[in-house]
Amino acid sequence: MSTAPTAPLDDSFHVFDTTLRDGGQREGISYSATDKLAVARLLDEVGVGFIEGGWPGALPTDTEFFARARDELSLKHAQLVAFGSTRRAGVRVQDDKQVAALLEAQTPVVCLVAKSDVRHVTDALRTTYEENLAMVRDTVAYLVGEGRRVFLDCEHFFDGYEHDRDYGIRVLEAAFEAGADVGVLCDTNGGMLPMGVGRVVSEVIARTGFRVGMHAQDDTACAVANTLAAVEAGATHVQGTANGYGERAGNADLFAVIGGLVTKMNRQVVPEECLGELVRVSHAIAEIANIAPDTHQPYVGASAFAHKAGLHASAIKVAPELYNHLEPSVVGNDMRILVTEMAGRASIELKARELGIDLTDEPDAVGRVVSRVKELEASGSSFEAADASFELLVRSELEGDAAPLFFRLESYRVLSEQHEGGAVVSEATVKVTVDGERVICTAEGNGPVSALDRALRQALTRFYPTLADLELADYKVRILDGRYGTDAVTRVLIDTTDHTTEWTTVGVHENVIEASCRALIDAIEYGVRRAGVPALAPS
Ligand SMILES: CC(=O)SCCNC(=O)CCNC(=O)[C@H](O)C(C)(C)COP(=O)(O)OP(=O)(O)OC[C@H]1O[C@@H](n2cnc3c(N)ncnc32)[C@H](O)[C@@H]1OP(=O)(O)O
Ligand SMILES: CC(=O)C(=O)O
Repeated sequence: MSTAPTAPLDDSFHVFDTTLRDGGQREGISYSATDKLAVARLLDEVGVGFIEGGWPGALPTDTEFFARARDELSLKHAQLVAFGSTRRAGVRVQDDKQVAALLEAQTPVVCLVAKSDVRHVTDALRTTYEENLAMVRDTVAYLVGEGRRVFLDCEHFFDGYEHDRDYGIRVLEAAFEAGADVGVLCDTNGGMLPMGVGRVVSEVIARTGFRVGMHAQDDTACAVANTLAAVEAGATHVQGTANGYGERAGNADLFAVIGGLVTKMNRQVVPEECLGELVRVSHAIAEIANIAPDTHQPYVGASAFAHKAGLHASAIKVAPELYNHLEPSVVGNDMRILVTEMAGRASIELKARELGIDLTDEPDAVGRVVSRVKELEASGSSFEAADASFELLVRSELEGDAAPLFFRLESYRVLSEQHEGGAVVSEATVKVTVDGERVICTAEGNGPVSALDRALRQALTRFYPTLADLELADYKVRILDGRYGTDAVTRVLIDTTDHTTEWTTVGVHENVIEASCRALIDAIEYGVRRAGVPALAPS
């Protein structure tokens, strides 16, 4: 299992983030300047060295971002970078409005995109090889003369290299002669595989001795691997984006790149204290981008260290590193054990421990819980996301005949009625016995489940005042058609909150209301137990 090394950080290796430029090219993302400022602050917290903020002069939002950044952004680790292209063909660099906008952004660093594939020079730019080289040379020299540090993104470098390798090298030479610091080899179409990237990067460094960077698009799902292969071959500057956002299939996921570099390749490319921020920052940026976090994302996803198979759990019980490639807390993540029909004894013990219950000396109870979980899952239940129902099951097996009964539900009735004008109101009546008393309550709700929830809590709150604080937070229904015998089975998951924490319970039945009622009863019992309130025997 890898851990973080402690080598010092310096300019010899660059982590260059392009979430706000290439990441913004992802379909569906549309940042405001305020969003961009918030994302930049978050990226600084993971310790990247450079944050490419966008293309000033081309996008009004980006122009606003750079203007506001001067007053509103105070970065601890990163330098801000303005992105733009080399001067237009046939235009003097001093007269090029886009180049002027790069200077107006007032960033210490500028990243220029340049053509490095001859086919793009002739077919896309519609100019000559020499004019393209002059565009690179002039623009780099001009910006360097104005006090900027310049990196050059060589667009389509790898495709161009296969076609005419000398021309790509000439583009790099033009840039370095004019004062560029890094030549970034771009796999713009994302078609490369790691073996090819390693070979080209090694050759370019051997031929030129220049400082080389890597920018990988993810069209072959190899962007992270391509980036790491480039580093292995000698690249000392890597580009990527938060969560891999980017044009088409995306960019190299910078969090996986950082994770790989630090924990697998022993390169301390971000300050040591920042590595543990990866999960928090990844999720916060997803929130701003308005994209649901990918739970299976390597390193930072909620499932990245979640274990379902019983065999895995049995080895993890002995030593977590046997089934984890990394200690999860290094990147700010947690290991989780999932309890499902794939669980064995070790899964149950580990999950119970996660919930604060020590089953070490309870082998019989563990065996009973394993059997009950398998039996209930086989008939449609799912404990994977319903920790509270699982905890109740474990406690009831431990307590056996001494298990407390908080109330008895004698019966319930639920009605839904359409009123004149179209409003639909649901009403539930419950009959419960608690503390020797029979209580009948009726409540209304905007649906049958909320009416039932209200009626139950109304009936019980006098006896268990803590229930007044509970609220139904979410409700999910799934029909498990035909898998469990002849009838369809309904599985209901209910999230309940007491406004400090949230728990999930599950109920299964052919009838959706009964399935909901079972999940509600678990939710109430869990809430009462959680508050440490003793049971008042029904009668
Ligand atoms: C690989 C990448 O992802 S690089 C980043 C790409 N990002 C973007 O394109 C987003 C922002 N882009 C824009 O807002 C617009 O495209 C602008 C403002 C840059 C240009 O807009 P327009 O002037 O209307 O031109 P248009 O987008 O149609 O075409 C691009 C022009 O830039 C030229 N160009 C392309 N690459 C370069 C380059 N490296 N150096 C100089 N000129 C270039 C093209 O030849 C074309 O010129 P033309 O107008 O004479 O045909
Ligand atoms: C520069 C860039 O985004 C690319 O070549 O893909």
